[in-house]
Amino acid sequence: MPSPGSSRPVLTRALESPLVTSKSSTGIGRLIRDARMQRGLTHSQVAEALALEPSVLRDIEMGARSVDLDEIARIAAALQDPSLAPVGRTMHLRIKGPTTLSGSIDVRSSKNAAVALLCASLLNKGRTTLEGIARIEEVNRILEVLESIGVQVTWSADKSELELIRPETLDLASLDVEAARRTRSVIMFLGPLLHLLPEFRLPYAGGCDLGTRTVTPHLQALQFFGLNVKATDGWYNAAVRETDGGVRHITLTERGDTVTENVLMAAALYPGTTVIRNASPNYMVQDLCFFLEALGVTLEGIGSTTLTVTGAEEISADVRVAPSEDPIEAMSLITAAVVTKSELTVRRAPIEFLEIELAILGDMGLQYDLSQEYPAANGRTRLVDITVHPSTLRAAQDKIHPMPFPGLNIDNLPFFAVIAAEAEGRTLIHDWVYENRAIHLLELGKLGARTTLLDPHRLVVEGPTNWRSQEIVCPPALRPAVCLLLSSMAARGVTVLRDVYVINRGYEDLANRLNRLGADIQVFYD
Ligand SMILES: CC(=O)N[C@H]1[C@@H](OP(=O)(O)OP(=O)(O)OC[C@H]2O[C@@H](n3ccc(=O)[nH]c3=O)[C@H](O)[C@@H]2O)O[C@H](CO)[C@@H](O)[C@@H]1O
Ligand SMILES: C=C(OP(=O)(O)O)C(=O)O
Repeated sequence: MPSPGSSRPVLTRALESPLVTSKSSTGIGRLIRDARMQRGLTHSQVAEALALEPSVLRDIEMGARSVDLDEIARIAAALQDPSLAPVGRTMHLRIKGPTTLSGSIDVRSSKNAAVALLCASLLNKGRTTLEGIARIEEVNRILEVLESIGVQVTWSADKSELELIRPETLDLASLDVEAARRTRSVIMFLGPLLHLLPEFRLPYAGGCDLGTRTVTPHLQALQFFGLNVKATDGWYNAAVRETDGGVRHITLTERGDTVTENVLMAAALYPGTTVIRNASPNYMVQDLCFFLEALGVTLEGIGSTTLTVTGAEEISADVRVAPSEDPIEAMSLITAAVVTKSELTVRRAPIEFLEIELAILGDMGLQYDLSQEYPAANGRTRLVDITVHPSTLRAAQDKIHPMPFPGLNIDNLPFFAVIAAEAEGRTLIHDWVYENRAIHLLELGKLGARTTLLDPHRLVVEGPTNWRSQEIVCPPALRPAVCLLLSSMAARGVTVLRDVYVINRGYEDLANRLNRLGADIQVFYD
């Protein structure tokens, strides 16, 4: 796997030479100060972690003292901020267990809505402001791609807002191919670009290594908008022909999230009506619908499997939207509480997208309370605080399997392997969707879980588990990697989890946030 810092922004560029100039020292110092302040840490707290005098850290922040690459790596580790890490260094975690967590934690906004909104910002000639976007590697990669084609990208000083302004003409020839290949989301450029360019090419989509992931439904559906794609040598070569107006009826061959988003984006700049059947009503699709509404697109059926879209010839609006909280992060944090047998409140959980998960957990014996519902910043998504109590769990009676929304979310399925490992008895987990994700979960065996793979899609987990520490390299799949991190908090001893780029792809500052709840996780680079 490539190193996490391969497309590292400002600091890396400033540090191309270990002989840091006084000018770049000032820039580096400012980045360190910003990262420290964003984490709410004092000079003394960070200096203590680095075994430095606070005055030395102050000098570094003011640019009065230069730092070399090793020192930068230590500071990045102390601040647990991967964006500070020098290029070529790989981030790892050292987790000391067993841990009991306590307190409460807010769920951050979702990776999957963030990437959809970033791609959709290409539709808008005006200024798009996104509030509360998670600072994760997947977002960084899409931003690198957008910047490379000419989009003006500006974070506010505290990183709570992100502003995007598209140029009149996009420079696809300069597209950052390396960044694009590291995400699945770049496929969602097809929908907006087909209105902006008569011909273009995009590199094959990446993302988690979960076995073959089809893009055929995207290509079939976008043909209705005149898009014709030939895939050769790692590239989608797209040509767009004129199409007749009128009402378009598109039935998706799969109820996929990103395919629904692609068709929505294509329909948004089509000045007629498009009816999408078998659309995904999942959380990221709903966030995209709210964004399109803010852009002036008319939508009916949000949250259902039939979406009717009336698009516009041109979109030019100054808009400000906030994507909602991530149900998958909420499920990850519930799992953290379960595996460490802790009492924990997971605040700002989008309940509509967790109901089945909670019903299954309730059947397994999990004790939890829900607060009153309250609205997310978008005014639409319903949030609750979930307090999880230490509970004695039993295996689920029936197999646990995902379904397109409204079913158990496929990205939440891996967490049930960890929870099943805590429960008394045998649980069958059936991942019919992905070819490889269940295989990656076998890594839990290294931490002591008793897992048996019946075939690539069916995993039996037998609990309860006496978790033990281990040195493990992250599998190339986000959720299984996070499952290892969460389980290692319950393991006696020190677990080393190597190369956690894949976790940083979807979770902001996870180690630090778990530490605030009582975990003992250190970041280090080599
Ligand atoms: C950026 C983003 O938003 N990524 C999410 C999105 O990926 P994405 O939308 O790319 O998901 P895929 O298109 O890969 O679909 C997932 C898998 O489900 C299969 N499938 C899907 C629907 C269906 O009705 N029948 C069917 O067989 C597909 O063939 C594929 O193998 O949705 C996935 C499934 O929720 C999530 O894991 C990803 O986190
Ligand atoms: C599979 C996932 O993401 P992606 O579609 O970005 O690979 C995920 O979020 O678990």
